[in-house]
Amino acid sequence: MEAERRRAEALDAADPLTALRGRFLLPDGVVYLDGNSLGALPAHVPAVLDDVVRRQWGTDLIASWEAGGWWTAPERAGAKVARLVGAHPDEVVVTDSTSVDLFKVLAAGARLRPGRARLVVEPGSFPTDLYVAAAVADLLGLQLDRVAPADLAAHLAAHGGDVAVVAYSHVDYRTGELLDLPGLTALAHRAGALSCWDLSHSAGALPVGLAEHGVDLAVGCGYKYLNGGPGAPAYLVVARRHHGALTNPLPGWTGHARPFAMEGSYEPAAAVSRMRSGTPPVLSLLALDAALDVLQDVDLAALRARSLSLTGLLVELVGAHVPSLRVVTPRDPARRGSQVSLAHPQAQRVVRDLAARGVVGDFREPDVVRLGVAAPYVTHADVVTTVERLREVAP
Ligand SMILES: Cc1ncc(COP(=O)(O)O)c(C=O)c1O
Ligand SMILES: Nc1c(O)cccc1C(=O)C[C@H](N)C(=O)O
Repeated sequence: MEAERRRAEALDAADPLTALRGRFLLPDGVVYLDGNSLGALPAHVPAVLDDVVRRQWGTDLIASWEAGGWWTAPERAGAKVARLVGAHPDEVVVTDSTSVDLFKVLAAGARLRPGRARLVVEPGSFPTDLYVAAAVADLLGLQLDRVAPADLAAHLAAHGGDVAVVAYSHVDYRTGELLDLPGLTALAHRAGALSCWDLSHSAGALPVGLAEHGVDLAVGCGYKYLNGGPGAPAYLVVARRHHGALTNPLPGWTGHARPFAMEGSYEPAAAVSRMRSGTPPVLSLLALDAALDVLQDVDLAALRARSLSLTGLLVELVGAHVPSLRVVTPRDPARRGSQVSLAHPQAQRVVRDLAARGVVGDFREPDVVRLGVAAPYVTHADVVTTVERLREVAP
């Protein structure tokens, strides 16, 4: 595949974003295509964490809650996430896990639509989203409707007046399909429902435009395309217009208007800070806060263009050179996130053999070879290497 490699190298040389790879630490000889599960380590984060542990914790001790900016880190990191998802800085807080955040925003969202008794979710969602939505429905006495996006218009035409929240994932974790966030949000709004999006597989990979599209609620992982590290806290987003009436279903002292007054009754903090509950995992939170700096000066439209160029090349070369693999991810760039999913009857073995040759992807049930393409650190040359290895392991 010499001609393909020359073409890939030319594409990398012409793209200024190829230099972003230098902001990450990756082992030599490894093509890392699993950033949609665990993002790579930004090169500056070890030194930041070392300072947090040795100086801030070890020397400054408790004073670091104020002097080290620990107390306000959920909002500070939230404002950085806000830039990536197109929200206002006071609409995002980094807290808890994606599962817990989804619970919080779904319950809070349903309460913003009293009298409506249905919650809509996507049947193919990541399992935690389905479990959480079912639990919220159960607790609040709502009916859970599993409705594919293609059927949403018909569902809302029949039941829209009774739907409180429509909760979908922006990019499908298994297929890599990108849903029409503006269109589906508008449909929900036309029925008077709130829209809620799980951005785990889109934030940090492509522009989301939450405020532009009027999205009400969102959540997402900190450890995928945001590169916050294993177990990094997640974030939740609530549009400003809902802050006044917003109630946290897990109110805790860190979301109180005056936490250190230690009052016996609860009064929520301003804006989205009221969605905080207990003490955050400070080490993980500060790792994520630092990691977010990697993408703060990056033009998201350019990042998206690079991502589509990479995934487009991968789809094209697999189609041309590896006939045993069926491309599951939509070929239409407008419907593609930042991963390429390939079906193969021995997908699990293919993923194992790929890893043994230095190309790290992952397997998803039942038959999917999932290749995450994080545009900041994956190159076009990596794509060619991947296809060469795929030819070896899936002839
Ligand atoms: C769409 C989606 N939502 C949520 C999660 C995970 O949530 P949590 O961070 O609570 O484990 C994942 C991946 O693990 C995911 O892909
Ligand atoms: N969160 C994960 C974990 O704690 C262990 C292993 C994998 C994960 C993942 O993130 C899985 C991921 N959400 C997925 O899309 O499959």
